[in-house]
Amino acid sequence: MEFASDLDNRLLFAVPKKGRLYEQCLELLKGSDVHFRRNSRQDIALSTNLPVALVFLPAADIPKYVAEGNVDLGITGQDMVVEGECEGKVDEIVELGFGKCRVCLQVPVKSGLTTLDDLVGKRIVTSFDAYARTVFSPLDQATKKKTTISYVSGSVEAACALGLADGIIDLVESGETMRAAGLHDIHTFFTTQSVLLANKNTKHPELVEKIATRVRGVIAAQRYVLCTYNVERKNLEKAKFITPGRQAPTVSTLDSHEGWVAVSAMILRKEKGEIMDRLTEIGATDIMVMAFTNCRV
Ligand SMILES: Nc1ncnc2c1ncn2[C@@H]1O[C@H](COP(=O)(O)OP(=O)(O)OP(=O)(O)O)[C@@H](O)[C@H]1O
Ligand SMILES: O=P(O)(O)OC[C@H]1O[C@H](OP(=O)(O)OP(=O)(O)O)[C@H](O)[C@@H]1O
Repeated sequence: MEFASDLDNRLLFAVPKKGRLYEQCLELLKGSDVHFRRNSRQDIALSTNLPVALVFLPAADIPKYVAEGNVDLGITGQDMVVEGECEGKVDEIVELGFGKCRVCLQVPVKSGLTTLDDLVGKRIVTSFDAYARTVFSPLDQATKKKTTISYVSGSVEAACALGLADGIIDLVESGETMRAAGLHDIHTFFTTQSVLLANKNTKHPELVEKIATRVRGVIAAQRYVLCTYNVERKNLEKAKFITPGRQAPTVSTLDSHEGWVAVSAMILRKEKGEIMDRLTEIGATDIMVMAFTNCRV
């Protein structure tokens, strides 16, 4: 393949080729200024501005590729790291804040089953079959029962209605899919979100750090906004208390406006309404909030 020689000396960066995480991964790469051109259906794309090649892979396979050093970096869900038995074999360097959900045991509402122990010896259907075995093996041993664990690749919630399962282990975010199937969750095993993974012995540690720093900058930029306002100097201490900034607010004098200062500080995006109300209460004026797409903090 013509790419083979082009890949030499490039950092290989795996991203999900489709599914829930795909669009947000592309946004993150864009925000991090990792530019690339991908021809349709091609699973490898060379970056046009960094010595990086993006490799589009199934989300479930990414932890194994990163652990074994086939790629240097990867983005996938923490649930995939657990299911791929790669915990401790990869470095989870940045939690990305999207793809947040829970891995849960779900049963039909009308089943009368209420605890994890109630499912021991029964039939479980799941995409997390390796993880399910680690949960039920010790319980089976202790009770001398045999829980049947069967793998399906998707639409797991249909298994109980089809008579294939007494319970399922699957992801729950809003709970809509679960409720639509007449199920409820009776046990949360763990929470998950997407994460930037790195191989422990990468040949490109500096480039890994550079990309991780850019990614952290994009995530910080999503959490924070810049708040600027004017306030009377006599109220500056109160203003600083409301907007302390990440380190300290920037305060500058206002030209030909005796007794007033201009203040700018980063504030949490989710608190902006409350903060603007409190600034108004202390007499601040010209309050503005501005989003930014990347930052170094
Ligand atoms: N409802 C959800 N809410 C939040 N994150 C989710 C949700 N469903 C899946 N994820 C996250 O996205 C990852 C990939 O899930 P997805 O269903 O896209 O799998 P896929 O097999 O790659 O794609 P597809 O289902 O299209 O075959 C999961 O491992 C999980 O981390
Ligand atoms: O709690 P909710 O917000 O309803 O989300 C949970 C659903 O999302 C995922 O499936 P997805 O839609 O990706 O399809 P799949 O079943 O084919 O994996 C997951 O497997 C659940 O079915």
